[in-house]
Amino acid sequence: MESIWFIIIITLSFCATIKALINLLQTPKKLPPGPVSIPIITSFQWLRKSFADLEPTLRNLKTKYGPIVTLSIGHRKSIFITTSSLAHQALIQNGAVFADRPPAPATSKIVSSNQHNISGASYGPLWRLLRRNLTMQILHPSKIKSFSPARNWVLNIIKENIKKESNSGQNPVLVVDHFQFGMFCLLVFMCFGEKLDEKKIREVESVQRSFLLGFGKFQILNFFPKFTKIFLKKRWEDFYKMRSDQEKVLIPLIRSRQEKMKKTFEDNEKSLGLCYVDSLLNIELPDEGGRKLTEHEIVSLCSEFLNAGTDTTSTALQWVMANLVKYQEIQSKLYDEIKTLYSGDDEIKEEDLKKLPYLKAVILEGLRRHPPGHFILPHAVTQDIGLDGYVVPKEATVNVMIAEIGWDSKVWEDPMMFKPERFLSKDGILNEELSDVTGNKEVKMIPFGAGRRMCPASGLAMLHLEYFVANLIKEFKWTAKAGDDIDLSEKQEFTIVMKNPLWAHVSPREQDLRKSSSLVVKRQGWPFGIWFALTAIETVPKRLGIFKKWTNSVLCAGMLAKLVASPVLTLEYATRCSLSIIKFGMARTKKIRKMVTPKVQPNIIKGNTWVSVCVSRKKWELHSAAQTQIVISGDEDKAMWESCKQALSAFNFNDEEEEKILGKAFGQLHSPYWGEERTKEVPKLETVNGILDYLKSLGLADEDLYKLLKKFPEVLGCNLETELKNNVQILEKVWAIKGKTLRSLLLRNPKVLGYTIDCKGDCAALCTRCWVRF
Ligand code: HEM
Repeated sequence: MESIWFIIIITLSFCATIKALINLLQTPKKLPPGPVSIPIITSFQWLRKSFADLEPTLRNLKTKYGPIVTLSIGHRKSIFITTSSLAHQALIQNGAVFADRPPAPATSKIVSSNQHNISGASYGPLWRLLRRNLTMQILHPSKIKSFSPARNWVLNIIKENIKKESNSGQNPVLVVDHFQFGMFCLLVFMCFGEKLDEKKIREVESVQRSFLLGFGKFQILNFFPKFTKIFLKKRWEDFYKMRSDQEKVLIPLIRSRQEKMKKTFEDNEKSLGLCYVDSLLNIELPDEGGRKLTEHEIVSLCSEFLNAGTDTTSTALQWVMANLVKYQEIQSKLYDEIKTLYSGDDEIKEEDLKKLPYLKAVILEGLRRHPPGHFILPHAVTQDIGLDGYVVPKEATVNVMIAEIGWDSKVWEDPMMFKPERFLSKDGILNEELSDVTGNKEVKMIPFGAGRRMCPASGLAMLHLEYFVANLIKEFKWTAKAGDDIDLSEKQEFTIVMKNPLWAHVSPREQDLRKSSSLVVKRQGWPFGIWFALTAIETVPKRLGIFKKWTNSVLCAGMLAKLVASPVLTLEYATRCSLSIIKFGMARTKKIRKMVTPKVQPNIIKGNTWVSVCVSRKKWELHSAAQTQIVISGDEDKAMWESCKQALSAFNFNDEEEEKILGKAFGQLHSPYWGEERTKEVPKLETVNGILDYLKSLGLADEDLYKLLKKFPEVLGCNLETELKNNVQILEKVWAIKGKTLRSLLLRNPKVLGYTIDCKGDCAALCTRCWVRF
């Protein structure tokens, strides 16, 4: 057996040497420098190493050869970019050229259904379609918000499981298991739309994790697969079994969802909330005759979604918590910040996270110091291109060293220290420049990659990290096991994980909070007691939504009573405060009176004024007349407005719907689509008709237009030439979406007509309607 291997390797080495010599004579390309390699043998040696093993070698090679290095790994040249400025030149300045992926090796081809997933697809129409589907259907801010109850559900699961295992802080907890399971609960829900029971989730976790952990073991199969299929038959069988186990678990979930959708549609029931599988079932592939995705392809895409979203986040969570356990002063500082938001609610709400700059700094520092991936996924270039005086050839693989960039001592002071303060100014404000992880303007740290292939879910991942860390620190005090110094050594699995996973004592803080309140009462005596009681009397009915009509009087009475009870009261202070409170009360009452008696004008759509009373003054002003009522003055304008409504009546809208569509399209009514940018306008009939005619020319019937305008009324306010026609042209020419496929895309996602769809990703996310930022 050994002699057969010897003959094979010698023969292959001989052929490869001849080929390399011919290549050398034919192509005078100046590749980035690197160590001399012996064909086959060096490739084979590198191939057996994981990227984590390569990292120290690459650091040495960087000192010897400079910031860009070539290695011969497998059949292809692998070029490694090690500095932030070269990463910026490649991924941002030459983003389109560097956005391709290399051909998938044999095992990845099977796992990705022949590169029919987002991370594996070549830079082209299929990638765009799949990536856009994920970003629009799941990662759009409005969709992310709709999963907020699921995040709360998962938070409670993690908290309960930790409490159970720790026995109120008595026993140490193996933290990462809980994070992993929690992230699986969440991502499985987002993927299949169901809160599965623990057994089922564990099953999904098990097949997915054996995939992640086993993947390295199967790398060797990609080295001349025709030979490994003969000589490493058993390993190939294990690999196929792993894939079929995965399909056995995931396909029933996909089918069950499909059934449910069908039943909901047939029974005309309220639609189920959208999940990733629903969006995949709707996809049609224009380049492949408009066919739907196969079940195998859907498995690959779901698997990518689950793996990308669980392991990365739970790894990052573990690193952050390990540092908070190791550096107790940072944990205390973070807890002090979180306490400022404590209102007795069960959780720190997602919308409050932005009020916690130190939390954000802790998460960013975690991602800089311990990025879950030390390399971006392998890229390829679409054509030979120069970089730093060398040629990056089309047939090479390009890798960027994420960790090396985040640890660059020229950019970061004491780069190996965990110092969240580096992201904050002296007065505690987040430094915008340092905390920009997109790398668009300048690359400083890129835990999510950069440019066109940058992780599309960076926003979701940051939300998950901030939400879970904030709530877990609010709920528990985290300390090390006795005698444990928290070892921050690394180990490569799918991501770079803690070599010695974190064990921590996790004790509930509830008592702390209660203790600290009772302490104040004890120390300050009865006045504070009354103060607390009055606060409760004031807030509880408000929270429960009762006595709404009396909110104003209760509020003022409460404020006055609290003032009297205050132990730090002086006569002068009391007089001044009482006068302000009475003035405030009168102002509020006046304001309310004004609000409940709206001025009735022609064309006014009456808002729910009483609801407005109950929101804060600031909110009321924001959504005041300009946003909730249409005011058209002047006879000419009124006539024009009516004629535009007339144009819409052909599609069977009622009067109110017509008002709403025009109002939203032309800035008369508030629409999140425009943000703050749309100025009010009275449309011209020719403009409205021009757009309607154009939409009809795209093959949309009247019923289609009815649906489209309901979904995206703002289309009438877009510019026909620069937005609508331009976008349709891009869809047709660049992405080959035309005819029937274009029609179904427009019905499914009409906003495509208004988005900046050819944004090069270099707008630094300033454009409010650009989907590159999602
Ligand atoms: C802390 C969490 C995460 C980190 C650190 C992370 C990091 C990354 C990195 C470094 C890349 C490669 C970029 C490149 O090749 O240039 C990537 C790609 C990707 N990530 Fe994430 N990711 C995270 C969470 C997620 C989540 C939650 C999802 C989905 C739900 C996701 C989906 C993807 C996808 C689909 C790609 C491939 C993009 C493409 O090729 O166009 N990631 N991620």
